[in-house]
Amino acid sequence: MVGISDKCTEDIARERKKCSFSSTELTHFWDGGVELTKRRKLLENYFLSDPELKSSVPLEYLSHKEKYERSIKLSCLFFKKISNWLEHNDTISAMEVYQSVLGGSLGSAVLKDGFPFAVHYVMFIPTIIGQGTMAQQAHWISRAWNLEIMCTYAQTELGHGTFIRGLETTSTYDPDTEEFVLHSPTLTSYKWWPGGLGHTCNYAVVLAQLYTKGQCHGIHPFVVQLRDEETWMPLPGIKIGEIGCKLGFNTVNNGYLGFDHVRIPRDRLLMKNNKVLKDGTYVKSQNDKLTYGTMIFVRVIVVRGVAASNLAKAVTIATRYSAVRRQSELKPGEPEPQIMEFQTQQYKLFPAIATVFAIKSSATWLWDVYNSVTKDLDQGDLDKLPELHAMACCLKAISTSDANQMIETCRFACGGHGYMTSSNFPTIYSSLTAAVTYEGENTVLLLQTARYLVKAWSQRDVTSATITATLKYLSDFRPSDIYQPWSLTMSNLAEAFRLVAAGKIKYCSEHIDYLIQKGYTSEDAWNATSIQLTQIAEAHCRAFIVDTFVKETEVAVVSEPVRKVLVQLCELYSVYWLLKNVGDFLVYSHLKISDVDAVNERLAELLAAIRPNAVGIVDSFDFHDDILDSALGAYDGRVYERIFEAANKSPLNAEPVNESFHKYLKPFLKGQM
Ligand SMILES: CCCCCCCCCCCCCCCCCC(=O)SCCNC(=O)CCNC(=O)[C@H](O)C(C)(C)COP(=O)(O)OP(=O)(O)OC[C@H]1O[C@@H](n2cnc3c(N)ncnc32)[C@H](O)[C@@H]1OP(=O)(O)O
Ligand SMILES: Cc1cc2nc3c(=O)[nH]c(=O)nc-3n(C[C@H](O)[C@H](O)[C@H](O)COP(=O)(O)OP(=O)(O)OC[C@H]3O[C@@H](n4cnc5c(N)ncnc54)[C@H](O)[C@@H]3O)c2cc1C
Repeated sequence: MVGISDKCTEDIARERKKCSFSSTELTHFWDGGVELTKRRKLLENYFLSDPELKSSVPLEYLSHKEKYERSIKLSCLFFKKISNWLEHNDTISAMEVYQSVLGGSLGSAVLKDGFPFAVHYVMFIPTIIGQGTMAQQAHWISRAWNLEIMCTYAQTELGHGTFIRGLETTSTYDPDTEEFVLHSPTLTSYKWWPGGLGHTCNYAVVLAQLYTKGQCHGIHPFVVQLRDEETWMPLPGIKIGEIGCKLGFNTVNNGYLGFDHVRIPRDRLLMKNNKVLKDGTYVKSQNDKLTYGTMIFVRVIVVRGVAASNLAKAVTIATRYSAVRRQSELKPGEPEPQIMEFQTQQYKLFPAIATVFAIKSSATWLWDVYNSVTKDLDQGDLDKLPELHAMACCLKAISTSDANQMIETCRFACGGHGYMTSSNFPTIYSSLTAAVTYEGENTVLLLQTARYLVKAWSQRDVTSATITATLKYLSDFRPSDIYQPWSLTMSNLAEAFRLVAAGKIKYCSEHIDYLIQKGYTSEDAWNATSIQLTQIAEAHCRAFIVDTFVKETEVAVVSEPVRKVLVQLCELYSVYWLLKNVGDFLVYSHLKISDVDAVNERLAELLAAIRPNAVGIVDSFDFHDDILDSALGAYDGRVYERIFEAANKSPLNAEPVNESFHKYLKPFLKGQM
């Protein structure tokens, strides 16, 4: 074994030497500034140096019950430590700390399969902020923030997750006692999925159909106590449990919940937007979609906190591994090359690196818009809500579906070793792929964006004076633009993405009109066009991502070598997605068949240009080894030793002969069974 480690560490060290830019500078850009990098590292040191938060037996070797019990122990230690930090340090805001521990991957170093407390912070508290009156906020936020109670967000039911207007749980107002009566009338009305609901939480925001004076007013949020605060026993009428093993998130304690005529006081209805008065009179808010606010918040944070962050981890592992793994021959008789020398390998890795940066720049835009629209909503101004909803839907869908596919590609890029749990790909993949479904299934979200786009298309002339920035290209669109000459510049590429989006939106809208003229109902025409509708949402989103990435590379305050890397990644992102959808570009943009060869050549040039910097770029994500938790991706490149060490943690290797030999195998082989 002597020498393997040296060879690998030399390979990876050589990669770092040939880097043409400062990786540290790119880290500062990635974090949002030198100060933010310092703060992130401070938090990492604080948490990751604590031996209490480390586990000797890998999670995968525990039983389901042991996993849960360990997750509660570690969550308590971890969140206690967070509270201690917040008590003694005021340089880093609580929001930043929680973002870092829940979204910035730090938490995954402590509990890689997810926290049963996450929904308490990510959904319960934001729902109280968004839907509660001042008095309700004062009461519930202080109890939840001080961890006097542990809470979740119970919306999805066994029968319905997507179509939330179809939820069956009822909450019927009784004016005589000034209480709501919560009830689950069917098996399909049982709440199903909420994180931490199984055994961890004693309160939940429950979404239920509100009935008062004999009339249903649609779904509304109620704060409901589920368990006794001392004994933790379920309260009368509450049927509660855990939903069992899943592809991942097995430490999150997702649960089920049913109600048998459970009574709660009137003030448990969150009444910032809609109200029920003592006598049962219903007072409606300006917009009934304000109840959906928490979902927008989570979609916004998933883009960077889940999609970019998990893809960055996967591509760091695969790129570092590709720098130390040697296999096959490029030229007969020459030493085996690093697998990163193969162009096909570069094609697996570098578009994923580019996608991480692309998602990050759009996520920053989305977060800023979310904050600004939230302020407007507080002033009663709802004008920008539809744009925020449409962009949050398509960015959540595209970022998670790209990350989903690219994480798998990164795993494939590591060959057989990528299939080992010790590579950490199984956990990264299972954490990310859940996000394709939760917080709005991706197809459904794309159709929400499509609905907004088709509407915008029909209004583009009327509203061109006031049209929002993300839709301006629709009012600027001239079909004759597809006859412009083609050139391989960034501004031309961005224009091509806009032309494709506008051309496809026009086609879809006209197709729906055509079907309606043929006698289809508008709903049937919509369904018969829905494959293309999801594609227009994707095209709109890609055009937006390219535009945002281009702008970011122009305004970023960075040195020229770093800018050059960003520009290359931005161009690679654009060229990659153009070639993936080349048919659309030939039909809807000014790209001609005779231009395609040049685009393919540009792709090859970009892969070759990025190659010497690849390790340097993934180093800039600056993942602590404990966060990456991968035998293939650690900073020092000691891949083979780590794979070996991880294999020896298998409990099966603790004894030379397993007892099953004596019990079964031996009698079987001796014909005694
Ligand atoms: C503390 C910080 C820490 C940070 C750390 C970051 C780390 C992250 C860690 C992440 C851990 C995450 C754990 C999360 C676990 C998942 C939780 C869940 O899944 S929970 C469960 C999640 N479940 C889901 O996501 C369910 C998905 N389903 C849905 O959202 C809805 O059923 C629907 C939207 C599909 C349809 O609704 P429906 O009522 O049938 O509506 P129609 O179609 O008829 O459209 C009517 C009009 O409404 C409009 N509009 C619609 N929505 C909105 C909105 N939000 N707003 C505004 N408007 C909206 C629409 O545009 C249209 O307008 P117009 O054209 O008429 O003008
Ligand atoms: C790990 C995880 C954690 C979760 N945590 C929570 C939580 O904390 N709280 C909570 O309340 N929920 C939670 N959920 C539930 C989650 O939000 C739902 O699973 C999700 O919204 C999808 O709904 P569904 O399961 O009903 O899928 P379905 O809607 O049944 O989707 C099945 C298929 O039908 C298609 N489909 C459905 N409707 C349409 C349509 N209108 N047009 C076209 N196609 C359609 C979908 O595209 C999909 O292909 C969680 C889920 C997961 C996986």
